[in-house]
Amino acid sequence: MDYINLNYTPKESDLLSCMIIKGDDLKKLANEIAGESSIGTWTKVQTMKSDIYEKLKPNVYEIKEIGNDGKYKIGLIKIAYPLYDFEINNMPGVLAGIAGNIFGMKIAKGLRILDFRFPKEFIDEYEGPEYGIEGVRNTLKIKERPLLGTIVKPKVGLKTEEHAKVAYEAWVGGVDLVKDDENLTSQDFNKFEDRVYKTLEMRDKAEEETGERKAYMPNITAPYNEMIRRAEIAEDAESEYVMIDVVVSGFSAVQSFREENFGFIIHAHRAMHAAMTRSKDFGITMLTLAKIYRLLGVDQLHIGTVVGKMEGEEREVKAIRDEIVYDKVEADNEHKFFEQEWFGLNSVFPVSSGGVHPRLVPKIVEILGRDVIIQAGGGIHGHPDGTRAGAKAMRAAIEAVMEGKPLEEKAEEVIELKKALEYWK
Ligand SMILES: O=C(O)[C@@](O)(COP(=O)(O)O)[C@H](O)[C@H](O)COP(=O)(O)O
Ligand SMILES: [Mg+2]
Repeated sequence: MDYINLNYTPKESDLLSCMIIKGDDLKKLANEIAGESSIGTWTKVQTMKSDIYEKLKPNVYEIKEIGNDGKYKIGLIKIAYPLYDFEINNMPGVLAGIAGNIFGMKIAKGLRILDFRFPKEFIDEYEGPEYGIEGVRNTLKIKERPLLGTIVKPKVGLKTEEHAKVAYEAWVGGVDLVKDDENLTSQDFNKFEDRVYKTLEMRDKAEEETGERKAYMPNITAPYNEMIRRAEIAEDAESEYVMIDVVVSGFSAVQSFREENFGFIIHAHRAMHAAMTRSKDFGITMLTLAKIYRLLGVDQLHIGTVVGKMEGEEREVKAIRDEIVYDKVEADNEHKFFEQEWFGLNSVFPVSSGGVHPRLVPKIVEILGRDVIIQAGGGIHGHPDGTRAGAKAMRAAIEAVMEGKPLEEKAEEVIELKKALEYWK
């Protein structure tokens, strides 16, 4: 079957895919990828009818040889899929096709999905974020400044009361959002149900004492039915938020959970993403995953810090930010390979987390702007004077940026910041 059509002009309604591929024969490989990701297989089948082929065949409309690795050719290809191929509002089903078997084909010596372009008809089938940046800012009553978050540390091991106490210390020190770590679920030493009620009690206390809105993001990641049961507990405890490890929970669970319409702000942690996103030879870029999670309706998503402990360079992290924040995104043919319009779908609040401490705050805001949630775990609970001091130092760093003051100058006003700057050089 032939799917190569370099004269094809994609329709507004096509779903487009851009990949970087490696192989002996780029045209042959592109053709195999197009077939395997749609209606084809390794041999012609007698059961294929011409109308199926005509109606459902994708078009490989661009093949650009961009180099070689000394053994194989490297190419950039673009494929246009007719929407008729898909059960549009079934994300796991769609991905099983356009991002499924193709990674396992012997003929592919490299295959990385760089970007998808979702057409209006596709986007209209998805809920998208319920709150986004605006809704989260309204909920927390924070108009302009970056939001400050923390992850209770150590990741696991604290008993419920200890967990709630650490959360309280962070809130009264100036943190807005406290979250569970990605691997804290309902271990024997810190049961989910007790933790949610106790921590939200502390939230209420901190709100009273500080006069500021505070929020807790309990991690409901679990097998789906249990995830729902935990969401109901969080609802009963009057949590505004839930946190989900979206990659390990799967596209199906994330889509279904959003469609439950509990009314929570959904914080998406991306633990395991790098297993798919980091290799330059095989996988899917974080930008592509971020676009999928915007469609599925998470309100906050980890995208990287550039300056912290996790990989992700500046231009890539910025491109991801663009895709989840703006309504219209231009292509840059470096990380964003399609012009993408989101047709009014709510934004997703970018989360910058991982190895963050006060000295890194100005750079993070310089790179990502003020619409960012800056999160620090070690950078708060590792402060020499403890959690409350660590929170004060991070909050002061954010205020310094808002006041246009160098950190060192602000540190003269806030001793906790001074100590943090000395401690984390
Ligand atoms: O466990 C951690 O490492 C964190 O809690 C950060 O803690 P620290 O502040 O102590 O580093 C987050 O899970 C990472 O930020 C995830 O990475 P990413 O945001 O890149 O998905
Ligand atoms: Mg973590």
